[in-house]
Amino acid sequence: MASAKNARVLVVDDEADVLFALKMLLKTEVGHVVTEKNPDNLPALLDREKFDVIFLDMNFKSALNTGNEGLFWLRQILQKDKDAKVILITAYGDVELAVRSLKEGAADFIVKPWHNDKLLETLHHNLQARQPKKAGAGNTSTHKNTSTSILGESDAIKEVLYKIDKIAPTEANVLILGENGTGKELVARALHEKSFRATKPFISVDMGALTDSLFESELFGSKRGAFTDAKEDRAGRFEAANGGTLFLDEIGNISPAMQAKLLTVLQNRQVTPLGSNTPVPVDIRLVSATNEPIYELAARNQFRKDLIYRINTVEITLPPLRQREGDIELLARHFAAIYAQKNHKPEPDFAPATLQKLKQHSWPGNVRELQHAVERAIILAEGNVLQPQDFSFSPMEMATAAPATGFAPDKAVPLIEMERETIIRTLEKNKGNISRTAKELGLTRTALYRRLNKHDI
Ligand SMILES: Nc1ncnc2c1ncn2[C@@H]1O[C@H](COP(=O)(O)OP(=O)(O)OP(=O)(O)O)[C@@H](O)[C@H]1O
Repeated sequence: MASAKNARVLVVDDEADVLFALKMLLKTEVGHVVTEKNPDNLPALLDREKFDVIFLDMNFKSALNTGNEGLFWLRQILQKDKDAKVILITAYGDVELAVRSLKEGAADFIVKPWHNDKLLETLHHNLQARQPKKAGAGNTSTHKNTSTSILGESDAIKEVLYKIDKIAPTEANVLILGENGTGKELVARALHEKSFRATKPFISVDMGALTDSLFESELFGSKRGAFTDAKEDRAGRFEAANGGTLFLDEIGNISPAMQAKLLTVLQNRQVTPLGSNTPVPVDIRLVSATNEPIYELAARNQFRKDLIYRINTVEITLPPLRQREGDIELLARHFAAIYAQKNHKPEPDFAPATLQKLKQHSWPGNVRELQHAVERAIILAEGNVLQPQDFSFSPMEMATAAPATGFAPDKAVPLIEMERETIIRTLEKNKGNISRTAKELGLTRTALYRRLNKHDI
């Protein structure tokens, strides 16, 4: 595997803001990040340097913003290095372009605006994938990598790993249940990578972010002229996933109208793009996930029971981290090793009182929250043994921890802390449910995700 520390990553985008944001983000993960604003400089750059992963914008602001320029540069890159891992950055709604690019050899794509966590997962996934292909190794090694990346010694996690091994090589539709940050996407990817569809696309859709008006065109595609902005035919996510796995995240959040449309497609195994009369057959393995209490919703007639039966041939439930006390230390040490290496620090130890504190915390953001808490502690800690005050979960603790970390408070800090604390409390109250938390805070889900990223929650 190209280890992240030694990895070389290139980002090509003509928007300075995007380049800056990606550079800041990627630098926390990989040793060498190069940014390039002008794609015309690519050939010379690629002659000089080799990159493990290349992030390439598909929508350069040329006279014709069709994405063709992105495809052109993708081909140029692959001509120079046929094994290059090119991850495309596409605008929301450009799924057809993304599919064309996958067919032309792109490794993956991310959609703007991206979630930092998801982008980094895509990066690591592609760094891992680079080596086995080159060495001509079969899928087995990829499988091993994935299952070992789901850590845990609790009975609950052992049961999950056992189920993944059993279910992955089947065609069963899988419903993954669990709170925010419990590892649902990780499990979905593991199911795909251990399946016979592993070499085909894994397409993930955040259903919670789809409005009723976008739903059909995004999932089923659209024909030219189907609506005002439909200037060309576009494939939807179902077609993009053809032959592979379609991961419908946050499925509990879709409206009754969307549920009915989804059910029809799953029954008929064909999609009819918006503005077309001709159905297109699709061959997908469906994996869905939700942090909603979907059976309660069904009992209240807010979620169709017949749709549940379609998607839940097998269920995997991920328990919240607070119920897996035995996994907390293991995960904390795992993340500590990763972030210490990334920040060029020796691997730290945990004071017994710190482990006690971590085990007592309720972890409303689950494994993702633990991951971020450990990262923050490593960056701020002074010694090589992580102390309880390196982990701050409440404003009072923040205030006492601040001087110890050498952090000089300024006027803006209390407000920021208050925002962070309010989000955490509302998340706790709503048991990690993003939609309900966003609603209570008067934010859209996307705005809440942005704040979760901003505050490392
Ligand atoms: N058992 C585990 N071992 C190692 N890492 C884990 C484990 N579970 C979760 N993680 C890590 O925690 C983070 C959150 O996981 P993931 O995105 O899969 O959660 P999720 O349940 O899909 O979250 P959401 O509901 O917010 O979409 C990721 O960085 C993932 O790699």
